[in-house]
Amino acid sequence: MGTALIYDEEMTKYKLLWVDPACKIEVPERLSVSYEALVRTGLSDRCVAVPPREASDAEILLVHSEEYLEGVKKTPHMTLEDLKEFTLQYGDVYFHPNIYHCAKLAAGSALQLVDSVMTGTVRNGMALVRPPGHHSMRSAASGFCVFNNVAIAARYAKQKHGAKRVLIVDWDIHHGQGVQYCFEDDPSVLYFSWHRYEHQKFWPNLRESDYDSVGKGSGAGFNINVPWNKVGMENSDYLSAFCHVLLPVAYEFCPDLVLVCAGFDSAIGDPEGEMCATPDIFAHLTHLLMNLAGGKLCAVLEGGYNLTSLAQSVCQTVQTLLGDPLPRLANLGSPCESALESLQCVRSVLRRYWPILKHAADPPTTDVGSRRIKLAKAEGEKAETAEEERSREEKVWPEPAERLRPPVCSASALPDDAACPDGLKRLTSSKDLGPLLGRRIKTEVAGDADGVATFLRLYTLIEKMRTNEIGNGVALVPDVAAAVKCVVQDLGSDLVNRVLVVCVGKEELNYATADGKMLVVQISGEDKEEQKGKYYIPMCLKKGCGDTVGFIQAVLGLLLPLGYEYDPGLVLLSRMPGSGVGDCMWQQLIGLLKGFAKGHTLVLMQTNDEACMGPTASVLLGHPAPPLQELLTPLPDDGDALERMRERLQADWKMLQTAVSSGN
Ligand SMILES: CC(O)(O)NCCCCNCCCN
Ligand SMILES: [Zn+2]
Repeated sequence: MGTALIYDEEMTKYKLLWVDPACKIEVPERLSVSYEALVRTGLSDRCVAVPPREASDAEILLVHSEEYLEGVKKTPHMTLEDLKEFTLQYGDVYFHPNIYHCAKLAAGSALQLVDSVMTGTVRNGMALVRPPGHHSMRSAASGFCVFNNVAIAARYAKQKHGAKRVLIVDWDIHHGQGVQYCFEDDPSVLYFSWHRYEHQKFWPNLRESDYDSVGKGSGAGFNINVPWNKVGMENSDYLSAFCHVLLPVAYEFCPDLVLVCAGFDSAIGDPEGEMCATPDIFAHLTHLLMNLAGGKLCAVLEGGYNLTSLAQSVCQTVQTLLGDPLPRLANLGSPCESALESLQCVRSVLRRYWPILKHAADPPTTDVGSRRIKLAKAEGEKAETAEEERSREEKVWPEPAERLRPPVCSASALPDDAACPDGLKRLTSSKDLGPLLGRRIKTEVAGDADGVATFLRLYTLIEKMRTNEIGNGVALVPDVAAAVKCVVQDLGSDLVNRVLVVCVGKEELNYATADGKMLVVQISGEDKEEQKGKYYIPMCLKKGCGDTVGFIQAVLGLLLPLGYEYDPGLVLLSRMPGSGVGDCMWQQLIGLLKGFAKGHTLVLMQTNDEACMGPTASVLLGHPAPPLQELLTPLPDDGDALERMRERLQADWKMLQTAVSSGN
């Protein structure tokens, strides 16, 4: 199934007709440069072009009031003076004779996207629209927004397609207060937003944009605000918010559909956000959402005002929706203290609503609330003077790296008598081996003939991943532990400079991996507290790997952050016999691990584990992992163990932090 792309140049045909410093950044070129970048890179040709349509009155009235709609309907016939007059009643927005038409197309585009995804015509998609939507409220325009495109889409998905639970992820750098107001008492729509806040000093300067607005009534717990109280947030801050706040809750919520308020003013270079996250971060943010809701994801453009980073970020997002390998995130920093303070605050207010966060730390002792400015004297940020604007240094960042699809997406190395699942390219040792291999066989490792054959197959797979001839692969071997040992001790380290080894199930993995060439993470039911060390991390689940809640907690809260910080060149995932891990959880794990090492994942399974070959191959080939069933309440001790583990490890691994360092 493909990726839908919705765009029409009609939505570029309105602009600011008078002087208003607050609105001058919202220009038609935002849309055209985004689309042109998709055309130039060949990405638009790979998408399914879906035409926009005008949202009907009834659809607009799913969110907005009749009087508001009636008012907006009059704008096409207004004189310039009337338009100015009409605009004055709202904040930071402008009207134009053609904006009502474009606003209907923007909302209708979101609905077309929802139809395409919910009917299975496409797997996912992106709508390039303007005017944006997430600030507009039931009876008010705001922040360049006229109709709330994503809020209308969420209501529409429930009403027309019977969606039970809709997740809205708003990565725009502004708080989508319009979305929050729309769903704050609705437990069927989970709204997550991060936004520049600076203790209420940043637009829209709302008290209710802070982390303690968690929703109301039966909606309590279903509204998540992550305020950024400083500018300059980086990739590590964004990934920490996903791993330690959004994803655990999203997996527990188990949505039928994911809608993204895809604003790119959260990228480096944007005059509004003033953040430092690079455009390739959106490849990962998109990827991390694509294993939810069976991959049903609709991204709708919101903000983004630096035309260079906007275009690059749009391309990164669409390329991930298309299933291309993800870029490695170079030198990820550690989350800054301000971000950690925000994460700690929001996790502490959410833990009472979401068992998966039950063990989150108490709020920081420093009273964050006291730093919120007294609203009385705040008139929002002052209009920036021309020289102040020029003086703000021009940000530069590297062009995002190419993300080349390897000629072979997925390969298999199997014993001759094992069946090869459709779509996998079968490697046979004989014809595929390079001459250099002859010198490399170390028979004492490979042992008997069978071992030699396994050795040859694995080496071939890894070699072809290294040269990007192959994306990922799966090998069935007679003895998984021996195979892991052989790869780890003889192949992985000198072929690839960092190998992330993920072992599911119990097995003695006694490699001294002090040199950092390898990071071994083992998830099992065995308690191995004694074996400590920065590069060998045993995660013990009391109820074993069959405990999906404990497992997903370990994956999201430990494995993902570790993986991002380690940034491996290869991921080796082994499924020990008798691990007990469920198929869905196993598929989710593969789906998530594909985000590392440009997708070079090598899965090792025991020959008699053939039954798991199908589900494994499906995810390796790019199909979304099926959703985990609604998560049961995690065992209290597993959560505790996880927190204790995180405490112990975060000295070495900064991405595991979820709170300000206790010293503060
Ligand atoms: C869709 C959106 O979230 O990007 N709209 C942002 C509205 C910003 C209003 N304030 C502008 C002040 C100019 N310095
Ligand atoms: Zn924005």
